[in-house]
Amino acid sequence: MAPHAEVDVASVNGNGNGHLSSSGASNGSESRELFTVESPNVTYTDSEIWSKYTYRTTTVSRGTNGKYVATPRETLYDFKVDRKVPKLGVMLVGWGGNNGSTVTAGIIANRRGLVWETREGPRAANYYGSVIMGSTMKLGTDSETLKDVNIPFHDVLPMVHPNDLVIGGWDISRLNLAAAMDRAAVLEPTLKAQVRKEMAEMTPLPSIYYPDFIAANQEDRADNLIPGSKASTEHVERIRKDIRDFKASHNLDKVVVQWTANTERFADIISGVNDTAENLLKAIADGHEEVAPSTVFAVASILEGAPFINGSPQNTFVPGAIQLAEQHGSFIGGDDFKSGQTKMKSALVDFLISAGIKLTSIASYNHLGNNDGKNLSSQKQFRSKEISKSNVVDDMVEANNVLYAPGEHPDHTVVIKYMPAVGDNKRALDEYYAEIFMGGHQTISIFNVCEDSLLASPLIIDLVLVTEMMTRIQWKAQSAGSESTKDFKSFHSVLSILSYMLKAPLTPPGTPVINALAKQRGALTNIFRACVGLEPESDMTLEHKLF
Ligand SMILES: NC(=O)c1ccc[n+]([C@@H]2O[C@H](COP(=O)([O-])OP(=O)(O)OC[C@H]3O[C@@H](n4cnc5c(N)ncnc54)[C@H](O)[C@@H]3O)[C@@H](O)[C@H]2O)c1
Ligand SMILES: O=P([O-])([O-])O[C@@H]1[C@@H](O)[C@H](O)[C@@H](O)[C@H](O)[C@@H]1O
Repeated sequence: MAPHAEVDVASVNGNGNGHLSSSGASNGSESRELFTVESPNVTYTDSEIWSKYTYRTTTVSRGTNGKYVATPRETLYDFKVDRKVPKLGVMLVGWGGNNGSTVTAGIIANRRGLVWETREGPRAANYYGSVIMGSTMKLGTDSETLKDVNIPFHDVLPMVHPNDLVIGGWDISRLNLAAAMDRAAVLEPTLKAQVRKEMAEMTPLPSIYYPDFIAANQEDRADNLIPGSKASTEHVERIRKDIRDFKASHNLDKVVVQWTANTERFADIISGVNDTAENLLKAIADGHEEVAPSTVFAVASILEGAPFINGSPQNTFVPGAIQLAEQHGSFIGGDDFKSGQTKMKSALVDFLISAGIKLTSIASYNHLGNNDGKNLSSQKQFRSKEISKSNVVDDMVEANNVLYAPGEHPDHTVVIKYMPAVGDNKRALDEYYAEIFMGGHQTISIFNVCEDSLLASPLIIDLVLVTEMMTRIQWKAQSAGSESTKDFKSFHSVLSILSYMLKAPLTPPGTPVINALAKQRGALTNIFRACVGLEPESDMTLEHKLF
């Protein structure tokens, strides 16, 4: 019998979206689950959800006549989800920055259900811009009306609620979070006034600072330092202790570490230094100058078993760091939050090319006036960002061999300028130029004001919630299509499922990078659906066509 989801209609308001937890502090373990799946493939116990999932793919080979031969394949997986929602801490590297201070204030405001006055009238705390907290997914079709039943994305699995997050972290600047919030100049004064007291009690831990990796113009804020200007085992052990102390002092079950500190220059990949886990640990012990602070934080987190996410574009995850994560079964993810201009690009390019329109050039300019922009005014740091902002179209171009010959791709230029006057309110100007039918052209010009930290903060939350959820999902393969696995295991250490929130998604070595926004969201949605035995979202709606 096809599984179907029973929806607790009482908790679903008129527009088909459910509200699980009150706007006040919610403890995920107390929130009622919005639905159960009634299926012979799904079993609920008090502590786990077990599901049997048939993963259907198509293998393509070349026939003797040169034609493709497409063969449907089925792989049966067992998924096991731990239903216990943990007490979760998040430690931000760069906590005193625009993103760090803004996301902290935002969570406090949501937890307390704050409302504040603005020129346009009162505004209430929300999680807009978070795919987990602000969007929905189709659960199924109402058994009577045949209308879609949509549920909040957050409710598809027992996830942590961001109101319950315990936040801490490090910064090379000693400012407390209230002063950092003022320095960031992102939030309304009427909101800042309501969270100031709580924010003033938060002070970033001292951090490591290796001047060569970020712009020299950052030096004047580096007054909260752990001694030492290059990598060392002592730095790794200090950060590991910070993580342990934070976890113990707040009685946490888990901690996720996330880099939202300045963009670093790329590190050279050097054989014998950072190409293997063993060499990387030795290079750190030897104080090798090519080991970046972000890589030291990644190594410390991996060794401490705390997932580490890189919200910036530098190559934190040198091959040795990836191998170390695999050896320790620790989760890592990155790179570079995909917040505004690039998010728009990954959707628009997908639309144009999948519509058969031949995009021939992309000009991406933006200027911004926050400290991130100040750091990016230095060429080496800009280069890191230029790479992450440029590669986002590669998969979509390569997937269309009708429009593009092998190796052919649109011209693509990325320009970033530092203009202090506009602060955090980045101005993004894009031009998309394309060839259309019979020699015609289409020119799309976009002017997009992105309040950078208000767009990035929800992504920081999503990255934490999804990463933590992944630590509670295990799988094993039952049948051909993938070598059978005897015991349950976690997903691969490199969490490519996070790609929707990231410009330059890190994937397990040898696997493809998907940048198309719709595909990224589909992967996230359908993997979570599979964990409760539900089929992938299908837009076929045959029930509305075949009758
Ligand atoms: N929309 C966005 O804001 C967005 C989008 C994508 C990526 N990013 C990236 O996120 C990062 C943070 O952005 P932001 O606007 O908050 O920048 P920011 O400059 O305001 O904050 C960065 C913070 O990191 C601190 N820092 C620098 N080096 C450190 C170290 N070694 N240890 C601890 N702290 C350190 C700085 O003192 C600063 O407080 C940047 O790398 C940026 O490129 C931001
Ligand atoms: O909006 P988006 O392209 O996703 O990302 C942003 C860039 O446009 C901006 O130049 C940079 O300073 C921010 O850190 C962020 O990377």
